[in-house]
Amino acid sequence: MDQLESIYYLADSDLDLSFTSVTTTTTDRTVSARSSLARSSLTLSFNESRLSTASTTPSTAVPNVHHRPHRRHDNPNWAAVKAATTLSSDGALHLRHLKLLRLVGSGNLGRVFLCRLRDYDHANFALKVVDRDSLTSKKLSHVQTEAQILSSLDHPFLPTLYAHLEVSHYTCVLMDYCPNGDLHALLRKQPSSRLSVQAVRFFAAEVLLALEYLHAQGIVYRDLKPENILIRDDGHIMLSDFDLCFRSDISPKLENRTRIKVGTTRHACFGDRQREEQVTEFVAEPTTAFSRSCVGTHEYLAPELVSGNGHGNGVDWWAFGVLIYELLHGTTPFKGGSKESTLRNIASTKGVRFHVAEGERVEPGMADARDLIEKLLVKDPRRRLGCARGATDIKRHPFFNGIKWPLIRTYRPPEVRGLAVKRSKSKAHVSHVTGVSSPRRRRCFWKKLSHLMRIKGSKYSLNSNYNYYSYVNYKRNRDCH
Ligand SMILES: Nc1ncnc2c1ncn2[C@@H]1O[C@H](COP(=O)(O)OP(=O)(O)OP(=O)(O)O)[C@@H](O)[C@H]1O
Repeated sequence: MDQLESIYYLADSDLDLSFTSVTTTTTDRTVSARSSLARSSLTLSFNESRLSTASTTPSTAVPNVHHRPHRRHDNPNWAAVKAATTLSSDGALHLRHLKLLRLVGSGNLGRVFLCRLRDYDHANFALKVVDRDSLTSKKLSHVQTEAQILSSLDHPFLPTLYAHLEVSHYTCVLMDYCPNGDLHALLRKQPSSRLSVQAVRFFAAEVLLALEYLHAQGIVYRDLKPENILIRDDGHIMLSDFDLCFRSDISPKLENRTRIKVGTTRHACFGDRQREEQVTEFVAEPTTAFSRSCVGTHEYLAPELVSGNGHGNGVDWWAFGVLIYELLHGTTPFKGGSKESTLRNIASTKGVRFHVAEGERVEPGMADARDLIEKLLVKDPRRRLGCARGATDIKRHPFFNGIKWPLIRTYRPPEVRGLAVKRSKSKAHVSHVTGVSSPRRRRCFWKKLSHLMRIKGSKYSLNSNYNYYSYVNYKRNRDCH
């Protein structure tokens, strides 16, 4: 039986989840098992107090549909799940309700399938299936960590968990499906594997909000890299893979800050006046988080992780700097010829360097991007941007100037080679940088308006030439009468 056949065979047999015939070395175009270029995560030890380790022995189906959180009125997937469970005899979602369509990827822990609900097949889902029997106890604890973290998330840039099923020796989680693959694959489709500053600003801003949310819950992510940033059908991101996270206590604070606003009022003699205003900011950063495990991906490891002396929230802000660097330059800043030399480069860093070729045109915004990277890739976590007050400080960096953070969900994603964006009919998309409509949208607007005006009466035309001719016509007509 060939690979695709075996998937369809699976799709038709509800409870048969024996994937033995599905190989991971497939060459099938539709399966996005991580390319050899993608970097695997590393785990050396786990001696911190991890999330609770409930037993994973249930051999019967334990269907568990999460009614809260993640319930959003505008999420059609929830409506489909609700419809399926309403008709279910026990009011729960079971594997028999799902139709597996194809394998979309496989990782360290399990395989991910594109699937739909049998009777409501307008909504796509991703089903991650983990065969617990094939995992070591360490990997099993990762599966539990991921399931627990997933069940506590409720954010547009993080996965929504629709159901968690324990069937025989399989753990299955049903979540959002991202048809646009991951940022690593997208990056490889770009010329020189680089994205424009505008595109990097958009993706980095969304990742920043996802990390801010995780940190506000005391979750340190520890595996930030383009491979773990999936792209939804609307071009917005979804951070995935929570098996290396660790959780700590947080004490959220409201802090007052004086913000100086320039040019808000104009003074007759002194020109623009500076106005001071008090702003209250919410800061929820797990500054006391502490772990000794060396986990993550080599090129993204922070120096304190490499040294093994213990680390906290700062590892995510370091990795955030590496991410912005890689998206802009197509490679990571400390990459060496081997994993060992990469680790040596990180441990001995005296600051990040940018290689600028002679005569290279520097894109607008690049200087701000480099300044932000330098502030994030600071070896001492106490001096690293973000470590004390989290995303609140990073959002204020000039690289993110102009971003209206609460509106980012409605921003139109950047035009990037290989990114197919499904436009939402109901949502008004605004430009992802300035928050205003794009020139193309503006042109459409004026064209429509102009057309409308032409219908209503020629003398009101918006086009200057047209105005002249309308006036002439109008005069001619009048003179005839
Ligand atoms: N929601 C999703 N939508 C689309 N594709 C997905 C989704 N989740 C995962 N994938 C794909 O499936 C692959 C494996 O998923 P995932 O990384 O979650 O598995 P894993 O076993 O936890 O991997 P890892 O080795 O990173 O721990 C990924 O490469 C990704 O491209």
